[in-house]
Order: sequence, then C-alpha cells, then structure tokens
Amino acid sequence: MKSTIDQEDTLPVQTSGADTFVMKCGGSTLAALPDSFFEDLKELQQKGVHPVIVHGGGPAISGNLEKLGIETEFVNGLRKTTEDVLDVVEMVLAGTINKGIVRRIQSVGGSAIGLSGSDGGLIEAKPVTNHAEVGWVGDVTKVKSSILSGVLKMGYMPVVAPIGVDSSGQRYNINADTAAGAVASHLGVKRMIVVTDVPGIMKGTGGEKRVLPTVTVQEIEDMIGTGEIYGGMIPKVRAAISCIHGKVSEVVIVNGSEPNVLSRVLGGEVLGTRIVRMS
Ligand SMILES: Nc1ncnc2c1ncn2[C@@H]1O[C@H](COP(=O)(O)OP(=O)(O)O)[C@@H](O)[C@H]1O
Ligand SMILES: CC(=O)N[C@@H](CCC(=O)OP(=O)(O)O)C(=O)O
Repeated sequence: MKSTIDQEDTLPVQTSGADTFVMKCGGSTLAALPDSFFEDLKELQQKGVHPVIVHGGGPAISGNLEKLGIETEFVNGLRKTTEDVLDVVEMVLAGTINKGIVRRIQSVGGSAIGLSGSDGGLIEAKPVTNHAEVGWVGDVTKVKSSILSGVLKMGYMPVVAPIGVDSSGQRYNINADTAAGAVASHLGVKRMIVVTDVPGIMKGTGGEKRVLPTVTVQEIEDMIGTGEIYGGMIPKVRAAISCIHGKVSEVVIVNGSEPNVLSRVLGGEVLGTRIVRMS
C-alpha cells in the first residue's frame, strides 16, 4: 500500500520509534478506568516513555444527543453526522471527555495537554467517500506530528480528541480508532495499544469463547466475513490493518481493566490480541 505520509512532517528521532507509543482509549471503557491505569501512564512518562493518547467517547456522545432529542444512527460503524450532531460531537469529545482525561492524568501527578484535531490543524481531514450517506464524517489526510513532538518535548503527554479540519475550516467527526491509527502512522511509532472493554479479539461461542493472542490480516478479513468480528471491533481492526502497513509493526488490543496493562504490554508480556505485520 502506498504511504500518503508527508515525510517532512514525521517526527525527529527522539520522540518517535521505540520510546513513543500511541494509546487509543475507547468510550466503552473510559469511565471505568481505575486510577491505577493513569498512575501506570504517569510512571511510563517519568521513565522517559512518551505516550500519545487518542480517545473516543461514542457512548457519551450518544447520551448527550439523546438528552437533546437529536436522533443518531450508525452506518457501518460510523455515526451519521449532521451539523447539529457535529456540534454535540465536538462539545463532548474536545470538551468534557478530553478535559476529563487530562484532569485524571494530572490528578495522579502526570503532565498532559489536551488538544482537538482542530488545534493547530493537527488532524487534516476530508469527507469520507460515502459523505452523502453519513454526512460530516472525515478521513484523515495528514497529521501534523510536529505539534505532537513539540508537546512531548515540553514534557507533556498529548491527549487528542478525534476532530478533523480541512483547509476551508470545515470540521469533521472522525472515528477514534481511525484517528489513532493515522496518528500512529504519521508519528512512525512501533506500537499502538488499543484499550477497550473486552480482553482482545474473541473467537468462538459461549463457554468456548477465547481471546486470540495474535491474528493475521487474513484471519481478520475472514472473521469480518463470518460476522465473528462486528460492530465497534470493525473500525479497530481496519485501523490496525491500515497502520501496520507503515512503520507501525504491531497493534495490541487489550482490556483497560487489566492491572498495569500498558506497562505490561510495553514490557513484552503476552496480553490481549496482537495484530502483527506478516513480512
Ligand atoms: N470478535 C470480537 N471480539 C471481541 N469484541 C468484539 C468482537 N466483535 C465485536 N466486538 C465488540 O466490540 C466492542 C468494542 O468496540 P466498542 O464498543 O466500539 O469499544 P470502544 O468504545 O472501546 O471503541 C466489544 O465490546 C464487543 O461488543
Ligand atoms: C464517525 C464516528 O462514528 N465518530 C465517533 C467518534 C467517537 C468514537 O469513535 O468513540 P469510541 O472510540 O468510543 O467508539 C462517534 O461519533 O461516536
């Protein structure tokens, strides 16, 4: 697959590669994350590991839309985004959720700065191909990784809300898994960790259900075909597949309630599901 990454905007070595990782945190698990999760992040930061956080917030967006009496609907995992929906998406993601994560990191002694993809034009986006059907949903065209490297160099972890912007100033709602995968690719990190509410990609039924320790791209395609991977897991695996074609060599899907999950994955422990490059 051809890389669309602007080489001039990739990070200088000190904040890319082995010491920097992207962590995507889903709305399914955010509220339930214990303080120890944020302490783990802080300890990694203090050891000189650089976390870059991209977050979701789908359930909170849906809750606020419901309170306001605005109907919401998903098409293939993407929220139909009218101008009214977009207002709420931005308010919830760039406001409540983003600032809530920053405060939780700070409350355990970590340093974080919250940004939306609009800030500094961090996430440049264009309408998705089925714009007529889903409205203001965006695909990422570029990530200004120099902004993230600047924040990291100041000693803060960036916390990014997945709102995109184009050159005309139009805002876009971007699926958080898609945004995280694009940030990982553009930063050129080795690893992306996707934190969610299940222990990984599960296969089988009932008591036979088990977590797959590793999956290949072909196995993922087969499981989407059979319906074993569905709903919110689809954008995760799609984002993983598209970012492991670049510099990212593995994407790990884990449960946020697993103790010290981030440092354990970074330490090489086998946890969750690893999606790995075959070559
Ligand atoms: N094969 C699978 N293994 C595990 N979870 C799956 C699978 N297929 C679909 N899912 C669903 O994906 C959900 C995680 O996606 P989502 O709810 O969007 O989380 P997040 O808010 O973290 O992005 C799980 O709770 C589960 O219902
Ligand atoms: C286009 C689109 O669907 N955007 C998502 C953005 C939030 C998100 O992705 O949050 P989770 O990671 O919690 O699912 C939405 O509106 O819900």
